Formats: sequence, C-alpha cells, structure tokens
Amino acid sequence: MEGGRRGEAAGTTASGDGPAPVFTLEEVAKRNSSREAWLVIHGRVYDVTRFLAEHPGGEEVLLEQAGKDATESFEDVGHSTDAREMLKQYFIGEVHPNPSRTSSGQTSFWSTWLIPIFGALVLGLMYRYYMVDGKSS
Ligand code: HEM
Repeated sequence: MEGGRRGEAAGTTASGDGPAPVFTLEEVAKRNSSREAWLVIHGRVYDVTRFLAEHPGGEEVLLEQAGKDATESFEDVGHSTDAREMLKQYFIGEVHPNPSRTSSGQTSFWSTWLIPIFGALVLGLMYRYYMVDGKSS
C-alpha cells in the first residue's frame, strides 16, 4: 500500500510497451451500458465494465460518461494519484486520431495516385498524336 512501487503491471493487459490497439470514437460510443462500458480519458480508452461496481464515486457517474470522453468529468472530481494509477489496469487502447478514414485507406491511395498517372498518360498520348498529325500534313 506504500506509494513506492511503480510501473508494475500486475499480470493484466500490458499497458506500457508494444503498439496499443486503436479505437474510433464510434466504436467507443457503442459501449455505453452496464453490459459494456468504455471511457475515454486523455485520449486513451478504458474498459470500466468490471470497475462499475467498485468505483468509490458510484456506477451512476461512470454510466453517465460511458461511451464518451470523460476527461473533463474525471479531472473535475480531482481524482487522487491512486485513482490515476487504477486507470492503468482498465486501459485497452488509444483513440483513433482520424475517425472518418478507417477502412477506405486503400481506395483513397489508388484514387490519389492512379488519376494523375492516367491523366499524364492521356496527355502524353494526345501530345504525341497531335505532333505526329502536325508533321504528316
Ligand atoms: C476509470 C476511471 C475512474 C477511476 C479509476 C476512478 C477512481 C476513483 C477513486 C479511486 C475514487 C476515490 C477517491 C480518489 O481516490 O480520488 C473516486 C471517486 C470519485 N469518482 Fe472516480 N474514477 C474514475 C472515473 C470517474 C468518472 C468518469 C467520474 C465522473 C464524474 C468519477 C466521479 C467520481 C466521484 C464523484 C468521486 C467522489 C466520490 C466521493 O468523494 O464520495 N470518477 N474515483
């Protein structure tokens, strides 16, 4: 109970190293009930489902924030360093920085490159066609 030990992940999901999963705000928003409750605090996603009943501030307030960014409410309460330490064990991932482009990344890659390349080819062929045409007549 002394505050001397730090950085000891007690066998639960590793929160320190390795790439963390990334969730969109839409995905977080779906977890807004006592069946599944996720919170965003300082850009990180926390699964507080099994913490609901244990929260000293009650499950009501957590459910009110479930599926949302709870940073402000969390900070407004002035949670202790102990409370901040507890966050780590519920960490499940980061928030996606740009929610509108999740699955269509490939499509936008091809459309951004193929259109200019195709355009350049057409222009080149047209140029050639007109030059040849100009010379022969
Ligand atoms: C995973 C996120 C959270 C954790 C780990 C957590 C943890 C705790 C802990 C350990 C306490 C006891 C006092 C302290 O140590 O500061 C507490 C109190 C409290 N928490 Fe949270 N909390 C979380 C999120 C929230 C959120 C989102 C709210 C939203 C309003 C909230 C509202 C409160 C309130 C009102 C109290 C005061 C209870 C009292 O003084 O009787 N907590 N919380």
